[in-house]
Amino acid sequence: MVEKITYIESGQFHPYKNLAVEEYLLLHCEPQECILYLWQNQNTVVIGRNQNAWKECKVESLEENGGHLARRLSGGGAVYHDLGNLNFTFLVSKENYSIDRQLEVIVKAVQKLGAKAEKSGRNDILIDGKKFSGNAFYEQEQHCYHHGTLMMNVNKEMLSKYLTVSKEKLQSKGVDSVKSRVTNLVDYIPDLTLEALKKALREAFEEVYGLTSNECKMEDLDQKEIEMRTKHFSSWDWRFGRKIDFQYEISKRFSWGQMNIQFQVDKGKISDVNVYSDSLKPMTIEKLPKYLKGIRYHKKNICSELRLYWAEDKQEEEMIADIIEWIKEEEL
Ligand SMILES: Nc1ncnc2c1ncn2[C@@H]1O[C@H](COP(=O)(O)OC(=O)CCCC[C@@H]2CCSS2)[C@@H](O)[C@H]1O
Repeated sequence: MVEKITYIESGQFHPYKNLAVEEYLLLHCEPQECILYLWQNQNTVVIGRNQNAWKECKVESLEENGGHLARRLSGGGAVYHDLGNLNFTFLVSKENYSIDRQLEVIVKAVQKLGAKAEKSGRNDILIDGKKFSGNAFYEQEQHCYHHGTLMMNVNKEMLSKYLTVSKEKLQSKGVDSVKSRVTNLVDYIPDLTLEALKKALREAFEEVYGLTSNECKMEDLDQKEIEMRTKHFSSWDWRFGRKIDFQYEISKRFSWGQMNIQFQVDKGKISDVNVYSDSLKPMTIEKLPKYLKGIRYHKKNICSELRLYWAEDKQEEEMIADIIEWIKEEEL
């Protein structure tokens, strides 16, 4: 049970230091504690643990304009941050980790400000069917975090300037997909301020957990350790040189297109999946990782998981059947 809740804000906008503080809090969080950490990065693209920086982001253009490319510990896609974006992180032990409860805090905070947010099936939180918050998750032994963005008033021109749209997304949503998928909270709450959003989050945090929060200050943390972790997050090796070692890769050409799947396997389970295809039904392909993440890396398991795939039409059904037949033949 959560017995203690802690609130902490970062007062600076440096992505590497903010990520270092996040990792520090992850490792120093007490077993019965839940920490809510709020932070902002200036002009930064944050990529997922297993992404290729150059593939996801126009790094040169970003850096020419004084921006930063950062890599986080959690998986998932690339997002853009400026001071119109507020990040939240819930840090908690595995025992007390509840994505639903954590999301409830966000939904409640937005509700207090006068808008109606809803969780999506994926890792997004939506208003009016549009995403204003992207979420990602990380676990290290008994320590977990769930973090996400909150777009208050992000510069969407910059967002679409620096993020590269994948071929799959481009085909499904058109050229402007990066921009048109997202929305800012100010469009629904015109007088919204950063302070009001932080206040609503802290209040909702206390209400959902039924406890009063203690505030922790950045100065209370061990500066030496944070400095050491900051160095790591800002290093070239971590940001660009990280070997994205997907251990297993299979590919095949079907009548409906080329397909390539990469599996990352940890302790026998699929911890990450990348799927690429030039098929004209990219949504079918994009949904696959959701089915495969977390299951045992075994042909039988993969096939039975894929048989659960909820096909929306005949064509999708046939594609999935083709993929299952293919996996059956592969040497996995
Ligand atoms: N700031 C921000 N917030 C929400 N959505 C964004 C943002 N920037 C870009 N996008 C949109 O999300 C997709 C990528 O979605 P995708 O679902 O691929 O990835 C994510 O959402 C990852 C969220 C990571 C959150 C972390 C929290 C603290 S550090 S970063 C991109 O192409 C844009 O269309």
